[in-house]
Amino acid sequence: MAKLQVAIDLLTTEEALALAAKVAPYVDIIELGTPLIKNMGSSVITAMKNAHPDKLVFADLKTADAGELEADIAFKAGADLVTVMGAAGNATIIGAVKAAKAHGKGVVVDTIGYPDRVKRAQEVIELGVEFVELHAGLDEQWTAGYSIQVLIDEAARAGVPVSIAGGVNIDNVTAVIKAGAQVAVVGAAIYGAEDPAAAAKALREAIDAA
Ligand SMILES: O=C([C@H](O)CO)[C@H](O)[C@H](O)COP(=O)(O)O
Repeated sequence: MAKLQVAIDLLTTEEALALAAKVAPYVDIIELGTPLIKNMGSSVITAMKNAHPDKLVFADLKTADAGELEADIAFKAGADLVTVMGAAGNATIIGAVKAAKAHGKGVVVDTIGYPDRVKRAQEVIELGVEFVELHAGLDEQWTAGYSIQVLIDEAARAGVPVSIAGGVNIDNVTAVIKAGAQVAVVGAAIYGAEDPAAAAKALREAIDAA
């Protein structure tokens, strides 16, 4: 069954916990966004895991170097999954995977900004990562001409476990799952909704029906 990951791109622990409390019944993975972790530090990871021990807590570190060290900090704080940039060297990814194995946790590679996301996904999966995020970041989404269809097409030909992030919403989530994504990552379409719980519930139902 495909998973729903809520990406919390809010800026304080208080706001993040309030949103997570509303949407937790409908999501499998709670992502603490990079700006949130940069603003609050690893304490937000601990607070979220303590509040939702039954969910996978995803620390979107976007690590580019010192993979083992940064991953270890997040795992010690309570993260179940951490991200390393696909553009980082393999040694950085291997280091993070080493830390993950020591903690019984996992690493996700984020392909944001990488020219050939599918090729990199196929390479890094061999390094022991859980799955690869086919990701168009917020800046790319705000660039004229952006379409999530690019990521959907990439997922269909990746042939390795992937998530899709980059403007997933209720109108495209079925296509995201049908393309083979194991995880649909949804940020703004949940945290920016008038009723985040209702938005998460609708996404959950669409994923389960896909
Ligand atoms: O990872 C993200 C981004 O780099 C900012 O941290 C987002 O959480 C991810 O893109 C999902 O958010 P939406 O595109 O708003 O669904």
